[in-house]
Amino acid sequence: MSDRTPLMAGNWKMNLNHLEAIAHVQKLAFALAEKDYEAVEVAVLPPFTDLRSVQTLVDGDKLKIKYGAQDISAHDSGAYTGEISGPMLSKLKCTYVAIGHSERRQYHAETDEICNGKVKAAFRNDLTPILCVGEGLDIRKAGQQVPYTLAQLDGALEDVPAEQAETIVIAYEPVWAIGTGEVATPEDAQEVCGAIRGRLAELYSQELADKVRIQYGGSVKSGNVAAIMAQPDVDGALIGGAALDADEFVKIVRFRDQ
Ligand SMILES: O=C[C@H](O)COP(=O)(O)O
Repeated sequence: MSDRTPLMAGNWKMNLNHLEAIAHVQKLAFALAEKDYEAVEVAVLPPFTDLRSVQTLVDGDKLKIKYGAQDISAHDSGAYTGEISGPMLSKLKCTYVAIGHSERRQYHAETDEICNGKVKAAFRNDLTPILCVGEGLDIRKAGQQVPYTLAQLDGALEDVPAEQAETIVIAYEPVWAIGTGEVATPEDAQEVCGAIRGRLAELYSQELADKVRIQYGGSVKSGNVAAIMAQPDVDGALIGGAALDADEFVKIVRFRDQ
């Protein structure tokens, strides 16, 4: 068992308006107990329009739930209509920002180079990136999931120094398992998460690689989370659909009880 604290992060995607966000976080806060926060770090990634409401609630009630955004601009300010900057997110006291989620890569043509700019913007603004990587079904069928995912990792980490990289979170999300109910087996998750840790050791050092938390994402639910978390290189989960149900999310946080 590593001494990395598991990170359970709920990616709400484009769901829950700011009023629903308040109700949802209140429900989580009511259900979660001190011992949950001691065992697991709990985070939510709401849409941008919810962040101020979540911040007000978390600050006002001194909640231990962390929060962050689902994307970030590579630029800190300027004429970039529709974008949200790192300084804006850190002003809202965000801890995390997801970068390179497969839905951003697919629908917004985000390349590894764009992800690299966003990773640097996050670090420049004291935000912790949750860098998402993972292969599509065609790559998986060709047995190329490890080299494909490691190439994404290499691209997104280019010129990122060790003192920053040691705090990053990597989310391995096989695209074919996202929102499909098709969960990767624990062995599938371990294969790629282990390879990611190995690459971090090559790029930086074993000591750094041992510090980095690597999440699995893709149809995680209370019923399958324990087996995935039992893998030595899986340090948490990035949860989509199941994170929209507060009771189910709390059960996932309590994966050791499942
Ligand atoms: O960011 C979360 C992932 O895309 C997983 O989503 P899912 O749990 O709905 O499969």
